[in-house]
Amino acid sequence: MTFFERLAGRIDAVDSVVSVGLDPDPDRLPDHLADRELPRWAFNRRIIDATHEHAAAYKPNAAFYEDPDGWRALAETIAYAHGKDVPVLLDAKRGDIGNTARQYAEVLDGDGLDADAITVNPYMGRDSLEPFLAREETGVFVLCRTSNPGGADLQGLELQDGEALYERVAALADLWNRNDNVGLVVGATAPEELESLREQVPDLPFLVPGVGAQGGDAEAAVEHGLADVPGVDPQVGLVNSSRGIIFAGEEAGGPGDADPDAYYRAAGESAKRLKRRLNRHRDG
Ligand SMILES: O=c1ccn([C@@H]2O[C@H](COP(=O)(O)O)[C@@H](O)[C@H]2O)c(=O)[nH]1
Repeated sequence: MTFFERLAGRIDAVDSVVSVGLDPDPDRLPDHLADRELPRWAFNRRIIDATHEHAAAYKPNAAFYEDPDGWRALAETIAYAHGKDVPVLLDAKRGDIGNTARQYAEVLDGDGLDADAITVNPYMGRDSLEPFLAREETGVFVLCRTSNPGGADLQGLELQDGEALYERVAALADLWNRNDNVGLVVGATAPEELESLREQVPDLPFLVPGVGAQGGDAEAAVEHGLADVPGVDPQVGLVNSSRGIIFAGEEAGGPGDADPDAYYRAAGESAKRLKRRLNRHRDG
């Protein structure tokens, strides 16, 4: 079964296209976790308990786990998410020469990690992505038009034929999709590009980050982020929010130490609110 078939099943089961970003910034973790052996894992576990009913996927960003304890926290997190039937997309933005890329691809099932999908950087070209593309059951989301303020610096450059670089990336990603496992990363902060890319590559699901803390356009994210993948129902795609969900408890009354239950409940409520907001545009 392809990743997108599995994702469609999950979207259908929870009626949600919300990707909950698990970016457990150590500076923002509640103090009551400080004495835990793996505070990031303890935090993620509570967040997963609070949000899984609304999560189509979890998206841990590798940057928050790149140390020995972090790797263990990530492995526990992925296994726990799977225990709740939620697929995991590792946001690692990989891409390197073939020999190194093969090693990076091992991370998807080596060292106790078992991610279902990964983000990759196309800058080094097809061979740098081949070890990921070849994995028929793994979703591969290619960075196309990113959500950061500098996203257009390179990605918006016009090529000789007038095509923008991000459009060329989308065209290449479409060619690379021989295993029906390729999607694009397109930021919610670039709604016009979201719309035009959806027209250009109607079959490719998008991972759309940038709603919530980055202030992107949630409606455009869901209107254009979802794809009609042939043979797959319902439409597939993911709209991600990380800080806006996992740290929602900070707004609900402080760092979470006075009332940890209320703190994590706020994350669940935030995920549910985003799901409902997005669903208004999915259904309409
Ligand atoms: O274009 C991109 C690609 C990846 N990201 C990642 O998504 C989350 C967004 O976090 P928020 O807290 O919801 O802003 C984070 O892991 C980014 O590295 C992105 O934002 N934009």
